[in-house]
This record gives sequence, structure tokens and C-alpha cells, in this order.
Amino acid sequence: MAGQELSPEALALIAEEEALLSRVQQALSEARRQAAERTLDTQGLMAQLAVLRDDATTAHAADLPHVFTQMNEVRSMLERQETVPLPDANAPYFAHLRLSGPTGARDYLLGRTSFANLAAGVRVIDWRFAPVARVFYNYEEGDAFEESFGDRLSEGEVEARRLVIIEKGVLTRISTGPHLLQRDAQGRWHARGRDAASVLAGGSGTAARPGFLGVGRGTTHVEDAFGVTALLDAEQYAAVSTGPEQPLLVLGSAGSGKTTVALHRLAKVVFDDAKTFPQARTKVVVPEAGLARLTRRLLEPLGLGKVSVETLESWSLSTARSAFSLPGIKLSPETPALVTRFKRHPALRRALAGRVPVFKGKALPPTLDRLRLKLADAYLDRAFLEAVVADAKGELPRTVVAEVLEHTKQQTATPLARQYKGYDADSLVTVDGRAIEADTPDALAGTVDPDDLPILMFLKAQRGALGAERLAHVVLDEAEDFSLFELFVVSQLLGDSRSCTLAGDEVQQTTAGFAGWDAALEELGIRDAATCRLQVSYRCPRPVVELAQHVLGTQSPANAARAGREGAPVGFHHFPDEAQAWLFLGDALRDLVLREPHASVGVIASSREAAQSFHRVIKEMPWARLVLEGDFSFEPGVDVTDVDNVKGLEFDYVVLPDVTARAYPADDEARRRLHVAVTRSSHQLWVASSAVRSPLIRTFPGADGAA
Ligand SMILES: Nc1ncnc2c1ncn2[C@@H]1O[C@H](COP(=O)(O)OP(=O)(O)OP(=O)(O)O)[C@@H](O)[C@H]1O
Repeated sequence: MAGQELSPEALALIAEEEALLSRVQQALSEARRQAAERTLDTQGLMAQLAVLRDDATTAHAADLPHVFTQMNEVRSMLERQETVPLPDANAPYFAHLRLSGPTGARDYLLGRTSFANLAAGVRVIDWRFAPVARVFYNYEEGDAFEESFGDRLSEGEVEARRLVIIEKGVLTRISTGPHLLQRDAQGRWHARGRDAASVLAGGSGTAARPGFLGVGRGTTHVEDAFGVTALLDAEQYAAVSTGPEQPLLVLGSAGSGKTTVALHRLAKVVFDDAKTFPQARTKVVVPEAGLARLTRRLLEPLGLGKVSVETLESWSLSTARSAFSLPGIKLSPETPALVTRFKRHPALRRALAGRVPVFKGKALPPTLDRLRLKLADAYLDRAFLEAVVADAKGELPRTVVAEVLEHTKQQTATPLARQYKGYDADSLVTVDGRAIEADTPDALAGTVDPDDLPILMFLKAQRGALGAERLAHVVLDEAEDFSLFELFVVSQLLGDSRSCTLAGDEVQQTTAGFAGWDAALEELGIRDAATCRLQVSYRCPRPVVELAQHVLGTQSPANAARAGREGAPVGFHHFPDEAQAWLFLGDALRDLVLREPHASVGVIASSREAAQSFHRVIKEMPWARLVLEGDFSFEPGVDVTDVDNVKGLEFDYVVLPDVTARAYPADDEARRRLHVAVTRSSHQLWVASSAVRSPLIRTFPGADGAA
């Protein structure tokens, strides 16, 4: 029922949308009943085909491709004797489009599964495929449209363009232009203003009191089955619609929708040509475990549940095992950070390319062991290492030479088990049952660093085919974190197909040594990739975007995306010592969780140790979780984690507990890390510090007020 305060127009709109939904639900239950009755009976399909044929004779030009596609679908189902998949009655569509044209007005509902009952005036079309979806994403209500569908030009007016949310079969929101109508739990409808309209866009109001955590975002839970699909802007939709064979590079500031575009593009590529791009031959690779989990969650509702999502490390291990036909590869338990940096640096790629003739060698097959020893020759060659450091132009410190030498010596030592071959196996085990070399430098003997795997595959490919299974399409998210060797391996897996999507933002690279987009594209063999630069920062409200740019300093790109909306000011809280800061934050979190039980909160510390230590303050609370290995549950509550875990993720509220001079000094890497942490918040950000504030925030307006 509608409330008294609503205008007659709003009441009419609600009545119209509710009637439409009920028509769709009736048509669906009728279709379901028929499907149950006939099982393999083909009559229903025949009838549907007949209706579609009729419709085709009177159809609007814009409608024809869609009608033909549906006819083809029904025909092929008739051939396969399958039942037609029906939209989920709980959330059958996410938008309503009414187009007028020479043959009158016609309603289209955008969803994920096509369904038509033309007698009832119901047309649910698939956003990934239906040509009419182009009108939805490219025009506003009231616009005249002109689009060519196949070889026919269609024009008319967008009479209505409404976003709707249907939760458990009940219409709960209608958003059109500046208006948002919302149904409360008691079934009363309310009108809200333009600001509130952004709630549908994952936004919120701005009514935050200073010193108060929470803007009301997490008071209620919205079950929006379609999420951001309904909200793609014209530019994003154009990128999503890039032809499947064309390599695509999606750039944009934090939260501008790069992941969103990359995954929606994958959905469209797979849907448009499932034969060439079957899900089983597509892959998404991301740097961190947390983002891999989130990606799986985002793929599921896009109908991409069978796409494999891997972290860089697990992908390169499984690819190396298949390339070298090995059941397992003994990885080093830990690689010093500096050695990792060396092995991922573009200067090493250039230097090894110069040594390729050595690796080409003579006839012996390029097994992992042989290549590992040849690579170790390079790592043990001081002049070679020094040349790499010189070429890195200050991005690798000179101390890296000694570290790589030492680490390689330990790895190339003969493992104790082999040295003592023939000894009683029990004598090689300590009293606590562990191998005698565990936790000693000997534990490294005979191991390979995870970062060596793509290098070894690069070396193998110099001698012929890599020998791993080919991919039809690959998505690389946070692509600025991929080393050139990894990109090389990807290019081998793609082979002649260059169908891939890279999403990235150079200012979010976590370590120094990004080769640049030109070099990345070159390595992938896709210099002609289409590039799109997303312009709007959807995740973060304006105050957060401003702080993020301030933190980056001169690294901030001139063409950074603009904030999509206003929002609560950033809260700065400074304390003489850490214990006070953490008690204060602990109380604020307790209070927030009570008020907003559905909110997601990220407490992002600068390091693993700091996260563990802060977690102790709230660990008794059932809603507090310590997440150090990317194992986010994405449930409401508080995740206490560190910067290395959060790339690509987002939380309603973010609290940074230790923005101190020690944790974030004035250097480029600290700037990028703090920038990643700051840009995780979609509604409000709190920055806390104790002792000495980080120089990266000190001069930001409002940052100097003590709590
Ligand atoms: N057109 C849009 N309208 C509203 N919200 C959007 C739109 N596009 C993306 N979003 C939302 O903005 C947030 C950020 O999107 P996404 O994670 O794709 O950005 P990103 O550029 O990959 O971020 P990061 O740089 O952190 O990896 C998500 O919540 C997403 O649903």
C-alpha cells in the first residue's frame, strides 16, 4: 500500500510497476505449470514459436533481432527436447524500459534470462544479448533514441527507464531519474530525494555527525540479485560490448568499475559465442586470495559459475606443473621480500632475454631441474646481478645482489635427505617429528621460489611450445601486479587467440617495478588492444577520493576519475599512544555494529602484526574476524586485516588504525599502499594515528584535529 505523502504521479508509478510485476509473475507461474505438465511435451514450445512468429510480423524494428534470437532458441530447444529455462520469480528483472516508436509503445524488462508471453505483454530480455539493452545503457528517460539493429535503423523515444529492485518476489524500490521510491518492511512506500537515489547505486546519505562512525548504510539488508548490472554507465557498457576477439585494457582510478567491466565483458563474450569461449576454457587471474574469493562471488550471478578464478601464485604453480608434466614442485617455504622484488622486476626480464642463447643450449630436453640449474647460474653470477640492479635505475637496492646470491646458494645446496641417502630415515627426523632441516637454511635446498615458475616457463618456451593447455579468454585483474614473465606465459596460453581483458591502475601497484602498460601489452603481443579509461569513481564518496589523491601526491594521475557522489567527511583521530587509539576504535566499532548490524567494516592495518595486535582489542566479539590469508566471508561484521589482503575489495566502512609515520613514511611505496587502504571504503573512512602521524596525511585539511 502506498502512503499518504506520495504525489499522485508516484502513486501511479508504483501501481504501474506492481501491476507489471504481478503480470510477469502470473505468466511465469503459468509457464512453470505448463512445463511441469508437459515435461517432454513439445506443444508449449510450438505454441511459443507460433506466438513469436506472429510477433515478428508486427514487430518494432528494434524488436526483431531479439524475436529472431528467441525463435532460434525455442527451435533449438525443440530439437533438444529441453525445457525452457525461466527467470527466477523472486527477482525476474532489474529494469523496465518503455520505448515508443512508429508502431506504438512497447515494454521491455531487462533481466538475465529471456522470457516472453506476448499475449500478456511480457517481454523479459537478457541484458547480455538483446540489442534493445543498448538503448537501456545509452539513453536516459525522455531521450530520443536512434540505433541500428542489424541492418535496420530504429528510432523513437525512451518513454520510461526505471531501475527496480525485486526482493523475494516483492517490488521494494523504483528509481527513475532523480526519484527513488522505497517500500518499508511494513509495506508502506516512501519517496526519497536525489541524494537517496544513490542508495540504489550502492550509495548512502551524507548525514554523518562528526566523530560518529556510520551513515546508516548497514541498518537494513537489501537483497539485490542483479546489483551493479543495472547500473553500468554508457562508457562501461561500451567497454563490456567490445568484440570478443579484441584485446581490451580497462584503466581507471580505484573503484571506477574496472573489475565490474572486466567480469561483465567476460559474461557477454561467453554468452555471445559459447562454442568459441566455453567457460571451461576461460580464466580469471588476480593477485590476492581475497580478490579471488570476491571474484567468484561476483561471477556466480553473472552465470559464470564454471569459470576458474585463480590467484597468480596458484595459477603459475598449476601451469608450471602442466608445462613440465610434474605432479608437484617443491616450493620454497619463504622468499625474502627483496629477492621477490628482484625476480619480478622488468630489468631481470631484459637481462634474461640477453642470455637466451645459453638456455637454448643443445639437445637435452628442457626439464624443470635442468632449467632451474641454468637459471641458478645466472643468479650466482655477480656481474649479471649487478647489471640488473643498474638497469633497474634505483628501483632495486644494491643489497639485492648479496641477498640473491645467498638465497640461491641455499636453494642449490643438496637437500639433506639426498646427502644422507642410505641413512636410517628415522635419524633424519627431530624429536618433535619434524624434518631435521625444517626452519634451518637447509629447508631451502632443492626448492624453487614461486616467482621462479613463470621465469622457468619463459625459458622453456624459448625451446619450443610451453605445453600447457590453451585458453580461449583470460581476464587479468589488478594487472599492474603481474610481472612481465607472467604476462609472457599468459601470451603463450592464449596462442593465436588474443582474446583477453586486462584491468588495472598503475598507482595501485604494491611493489616498485611495474614495466608500464606499453611494455605489458607488448609482452602479451597485443599492442593494438582497445583501451578504455573509466572516468567516475563509483566506490568512494568525494571526501575519500580527495584524501586518496592527496596521499598519492605527485604520483596522482592528471586524469584521475572524479567522485561519483558526495559523502561523509573523513574522520581523523589522533592519540598520544596506540593503546588509547585502539580502545577508542574498539568502542566505536561496538557501537556501530549495534546500530548497523548489516554493515561490512574493514579495519585495515599497515601490517600483519598490527592487525593481529588490534584484533586482540575486539576478539571477544562474535562479529570480529581476523583475516590474514584473504579468507574473507563477505558477511556483515568487522574484518581486521592488513593492506596486503585488501586490493580490489570494498567495505561500507573502513577504519585505518595505524596511519603513523612509521607505518607510512613519505616514500612512493607507502603512498601507494595507503592509497589502496583509503580507497576500500564505499561510505565512510576513519583514519586513526598515535605518536607521530604519517606525513602523507599531515597536511590534508582537517587531519590535524586531535580526538
Ligand atoms: N556504473 C556504476 N554505478 C554504480 N556503481 C558502480 C558502477 N560501476 C561500478 N560500481 C560499483 O563501484 C564499486 C567499485 O567497482 P569495481 O570493484 O569494479 O572497481 P575497480 O575499479 O575494479 O576498483 P579497484 O581499483 O579497487 O580494483 C563496486 O561496488 C561496483 O559495484
